[in-house]
Amino acid sequence: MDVSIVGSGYVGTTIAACLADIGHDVVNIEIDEEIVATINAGEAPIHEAGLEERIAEHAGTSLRATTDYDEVRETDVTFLCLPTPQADDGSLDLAIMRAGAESLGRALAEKDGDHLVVVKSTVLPGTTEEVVGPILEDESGRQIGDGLELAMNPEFLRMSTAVADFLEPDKVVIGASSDGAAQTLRELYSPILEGKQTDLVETDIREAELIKYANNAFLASKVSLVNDLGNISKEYGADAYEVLDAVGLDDRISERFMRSGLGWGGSCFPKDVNALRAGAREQGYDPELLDAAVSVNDEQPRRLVALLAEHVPLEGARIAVLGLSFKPGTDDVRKSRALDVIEHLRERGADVVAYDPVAVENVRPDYPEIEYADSADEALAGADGAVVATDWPEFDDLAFDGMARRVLVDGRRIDVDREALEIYEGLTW
Ligand SMILES: NC(=O)C1=CN([C@@H]2O[C@H](COP(=O)(O)OP(=O)(O)OC[C@H]3O[C@@H](n4cnc5c(N)ncnc54)[C@H](O)[C@@H]3O)[C@@H](O)[C@H]2O)C=CC1
Ligand SMILES: O=C(O)[C@H]1O[C@H](OP(=O)(O)OP(=O)(O)OC[C@H]2O[C@@H](n3ccc(=O)[nH]c3=O)[C@H](O)[C@@H]2O)[C@H](O)[C@@H](O)[C@@H]1O
Repeated sequence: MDVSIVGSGYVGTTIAACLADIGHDVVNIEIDEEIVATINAGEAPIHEAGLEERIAEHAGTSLRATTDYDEVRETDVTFLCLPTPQADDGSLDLAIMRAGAESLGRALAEKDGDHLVVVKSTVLPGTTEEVVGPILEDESGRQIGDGLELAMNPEFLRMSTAVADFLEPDKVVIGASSDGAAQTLRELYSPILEGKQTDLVETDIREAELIKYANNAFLASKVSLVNDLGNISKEYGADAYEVLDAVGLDDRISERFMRSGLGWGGSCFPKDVNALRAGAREQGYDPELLDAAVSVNDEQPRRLVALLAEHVPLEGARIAVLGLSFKPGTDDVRKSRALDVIEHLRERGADVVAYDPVAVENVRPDYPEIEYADSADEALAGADGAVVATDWPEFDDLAFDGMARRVLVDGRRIDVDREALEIYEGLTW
């Protein structure tokens, strides 16, 4: 099938390379010329396991990139993989989606033959049919159901395992405006669906949109509940990991997403939970549980720093922050809990020295005043205390000999040699 993908960030690039890999002809439409050039040179604009080799294999044959929206006319289906960021008030900002839909609609005005537009971005219920659809109709001069079809196909991939998640998903969700649109997507995904443990969910567009938010809201709230229970465990002097590992053996609960600690960050959970809260309020419903999930999450970095302060007077102290990315395996620092930890440490007068194996350069511009180390050993040298903010595997081998005081407060339950420390405190154990 000939496929165009508008937006070539984490989602657009990953799915373009993977769709080329399963036999489709794919073109990425992207406004950033550097990303376009990178893909056309056979290289990956983002770091994801398995991506570079797929782009290298297909670039120039079944995968290419361009800034020219007119190329969508050579394709049967277009995926919109544009950002849907959070506005200042927490609500969903659709400005980029609107702009992309306008450009796409204008290009489609000149197309011969039918076209299917699929919203892949995370959008609140109603957005596909009430915002994207009408823009496409206005700009293309076509009507949905007459030369133009609409679908919503949310994406569940995780950063750092994006390729594997896309090619072997738990589920594919298709919300479509017609049977024909659903059939096109079933065909497109058939190599992924056939003979695998993947559930296909076919539903209406509104449900497809909400499934994505419900999924992320559930996972984020699960981690917040785990953290609430973790904080209670700590108060009782119990080890939350022993408690929750046992709880996870109940298959109604599951052992996944049970790691308590510093909480959730990243480019999606925070903005998606906030968009759903704002959307619910607009509909007249008070989402109290989601509000609580956010406040538990907001408190964890402050709790970590308070725990450290029980052992180290922070004013003027040199404190090593180990890990800056929002989770291991990525250099993404958007809404990383590590940044909140740095803020709290600085508020209390500590001198921060930070280390991360890959994410330092993404933090430095916003925090030019803190010190950065080239290794964990260098960060720990002379430190009066340290905190673990991201569970990078290399932190399991930390050595503490160079520290002025061997005090470590662990926000991520790394597998560290606790005997080598004067004081080891876990946030929830
Ligand atoms: N990053 C992730 O792990 C996941 C993201 N999502 C959702 O997918 C959507 C996209 O997210 P990401 O890929 O992370 O965003 P991103 O920010 O990494 O990439 C978006 C790309 O769109 C480009 N762009 C912006 N305006 C454009 C326009 N008018 N025309 C063409 N290209 C344009 C940008 O230059 C950028 O390269 C969001 O709704 C997000 O919530 C869903 C599942 C996973
Ligand atoms: O909508 C999205 O963009 C994506 O958001 C998350 O994926 P991602 O943000 O890449 O990362 P996760 O692995 O889910 O981790 C999110 C945060 O939760 C934290 N977390 C996760 C699991 C856990 O047990 N404990 C915990 O604190 C992580 O440290 C991280 O800060 C979802 O897992 C994906 O399914 C979804 O597609």
